[in-house]
Amino acid sequence: SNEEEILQYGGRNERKIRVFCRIRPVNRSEAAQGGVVVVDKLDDHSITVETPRGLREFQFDKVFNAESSQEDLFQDTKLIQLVIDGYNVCIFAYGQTGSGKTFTMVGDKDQKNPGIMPRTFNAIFDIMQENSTKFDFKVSAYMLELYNDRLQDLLVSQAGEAHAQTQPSGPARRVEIKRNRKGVVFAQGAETKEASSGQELYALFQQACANRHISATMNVESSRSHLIVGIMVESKNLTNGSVSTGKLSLVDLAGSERAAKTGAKDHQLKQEANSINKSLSALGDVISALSAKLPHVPYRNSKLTQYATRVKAITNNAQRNVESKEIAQLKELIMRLKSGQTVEEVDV
Ligand SMILES: Nc1ncnc2c1ncn2[C@@H]1O[C@H](COP(=O)(O)OP(=O)(O)OP(=O)(O)O)[C@@H](O)[C@H]1O
Repeated sequence: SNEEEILQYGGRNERKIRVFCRIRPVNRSEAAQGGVVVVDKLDDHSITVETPRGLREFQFDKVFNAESSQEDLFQDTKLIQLVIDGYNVCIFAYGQTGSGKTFTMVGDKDQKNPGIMPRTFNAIFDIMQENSTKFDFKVSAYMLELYNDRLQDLLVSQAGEAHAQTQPSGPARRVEIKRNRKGVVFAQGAETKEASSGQELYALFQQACANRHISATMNVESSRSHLIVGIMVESKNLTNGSVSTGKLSLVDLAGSERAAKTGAKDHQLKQEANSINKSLSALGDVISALSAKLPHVPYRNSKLTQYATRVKAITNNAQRNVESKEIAQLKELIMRLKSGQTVEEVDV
C-alpha cells in the first residue's frame, strides 16, 4: 500500500507502525507475595521502569495504565475500516509470560471482558452493515497455531487430521507460508471458512481454541504457541464493480520465557521454550535488518517471520526517518532476550 495514503488516512496523520504499552494490574498472588509496581505511566506516551540498573524511561505511541478497560484499548487499536477498504493490517501482542497478551487479544475466560479479537469480529460486521448499500462483502478466516516451528491448522481438528492421515487419499494438507504476486502473504493449504456474522466468526474462533496445544504440566494460563487469526474481507463496489480484499491478522504471541525459568526438566517444555525464543529472536533479527537497511532481511529464518512480513513497513519508516524510538526500544528488548537475560530483567 502507498505509505502516504495510510499516513493521512481518514484525514488523520497515522503512523504505519504503532507500538502501544499496556500496564496490567497486580494480581492477587503478586500482591500476597508483597509484589510492588515498578512501572509508572508518566503521560500518554511515556513510562518509567525501575530496573536493577536504575530508572529507565520508554516512549510509546500510547500508554494504557492498569485502569484502562478493554474498550479503551479497542478504540485505539481499531483499524477495521482500513481492512474493509482493502488494506492489510496486523495487530500483535508481545510480552513475557503472564504480562496480559491473551487478556488483551482474547479476553478473560468467561468473556466478561472480551479482548480485541472478539470485539473485532463484531465490529467488522457492524461496519459492513453501515456500508451495505454501496458494497457487497464476503468475510472468510483461517486460524493457525505455530507450535515448535510447526504450523497447525486450528480449523481442522487433530482427530480429523489423524483420520485423514490413514485415508487412501493420502496425508492431510500441509500449511505453508507463501507470498502471491502482489507480495501479500497467505497460508497455503489452510482451511478457510466463510462467516456471515460476528457470532459465526466467534464460533470458528472457539473451535480453533479447542484445538490448541496447551501443555498440561505448565502453568495453565500460559499459552506455549503463537496464535494467528487471519480475516479476509472482500468488498465489491456496487457502483463500479471493483473488488478489493483486505486482510486483518490478529496474533497472540507466546510468552518470552527461558526454559530454565519454568523450572521444567521435561524435554517437551524445553523444546517449547527454545522454539518460542527462537521465533521471537528471528523476529528481532528481521526488525534489526530492516532498521539498519541491510540488503538481506532474514524473513526465512522462522515461520513466524515468514508470516510477519508486515514488519516490512519498517523499511519505509527507516528510509523516511532516523530510526524511531519505539523500534529502537523493541529491538533493544529483543536483543536482551536474545542475549539470554532472565525474564525478570526484561521489564516491558
Ligand atoms: N489488564 C488486565 N486486567 C485484569 N487482569 C489482567 C489484565 N491483563 C492480564 N490479566 C490477568 O493476568 C493473567 C495473565 O494474563 P495473560 O494470560 O493474558 O498473559 P499472557 O501474556 O497471555 O501469558 P502467556 O505468555 O503465558 O500466554 C490472567 O489471569 C489475566 O486474566
